[in-house]
Amino acid sequence: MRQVARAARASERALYSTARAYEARAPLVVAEGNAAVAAGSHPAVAARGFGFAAAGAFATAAAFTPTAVALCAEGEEAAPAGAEGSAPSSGSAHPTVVFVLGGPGAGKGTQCSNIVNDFGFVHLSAGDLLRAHMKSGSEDGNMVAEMIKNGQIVPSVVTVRLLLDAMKASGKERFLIDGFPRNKENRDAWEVTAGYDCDFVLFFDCPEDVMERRLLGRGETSGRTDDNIESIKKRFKTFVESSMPVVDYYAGLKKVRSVNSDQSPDEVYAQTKGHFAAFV
Ligand SMILES: Nc1ncnc2c1ncn2[C@@H]1O[C@H](COP(=O)(O)OP(=O)(O)O)[C@@H](O)[C@H]1O
Ligand SMILES: Nc1ccn([C@H]2C[C@H](O)[C@@H](COP(=O)(O)OP(=O)(O)O)O2)c(=O)n1
Repeated sequence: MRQVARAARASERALYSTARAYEARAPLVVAEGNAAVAAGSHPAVAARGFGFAAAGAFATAAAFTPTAVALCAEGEEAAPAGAEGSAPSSGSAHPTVVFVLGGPGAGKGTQCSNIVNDFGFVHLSAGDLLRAHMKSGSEDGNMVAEMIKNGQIVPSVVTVRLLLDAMKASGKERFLIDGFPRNKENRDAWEVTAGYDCDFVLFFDCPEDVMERRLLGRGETSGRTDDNIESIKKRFKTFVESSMPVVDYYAGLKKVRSVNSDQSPDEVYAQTKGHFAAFV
């Protein structure tokens, strides 16, 4: 019970600090963020502005409070400094996080499956989580569906919470976070909310014509609303304009491990696994 109470207090502090951070950073994030959000091109986002994000964080924090308060009433001592944050139950300060980036169809998901099998990572695809969220009947499901079809990047407050919740639910300590961060707003929100950065970025480099061919092939069976030529063109544009700057940022920090994914899946994996030698 002591551990549960301590975890509850840590989570509560993390949620409140997230909400405070969003509140403090809202003007900055709106100014710098996703063009779709900043320009207010989606009515649901435009109507609520970034208040939508801050309100979401506060609502989650408020929802958590009764449990945390009840547990705190049991007279537990304060959790140690630095215990807050969203790390699952691990002995270390935070879990191992590898951001997996690359254009649409570069082969991120395909290679993540291999890494999961060989190196004991948990694969969390931001796109898969968003697709599940949009089908779950959630209040913002229609907004997410429309943005995905248009090749736009969903507001970070939605994506980061889905990722952190999935990490926590897994109870594991090594994560491949696939398709995230897709823009500066994603990256900023991760740092503010999770409180730590990735260990490194695994980047799959692939020419656009190859990716297009793969996506059209995938579209024959995927049932995805965005595996059609119109959405694919929009996704490529978003990738070049919003996602590549994130890769460049991490390259500046010497955190990018790059793989040429214009080869057969086996050849790509032969290169990929070299980047995980430390995790055997
Ligand atoms: N190296 C490869 N060569 C040929 N086809 C590939 C390769 N890697 C993946 N694919 C296929 O291309 C499509 C996109 O791959 P996927 O892993 O879903 O990409 P991403 O997650 O980057 O969008 C899928 O149909 C997949 O089977
Ligand atoms: N961080 C993310 C990741 C994906 N999305 C949305 C927008 C993307 O075009 C879709 C699909 O992403 P996903 O990673 O599943 O697919 P591709 O890499 O484009 O094949 O999801 C997002 O809004 N934010």
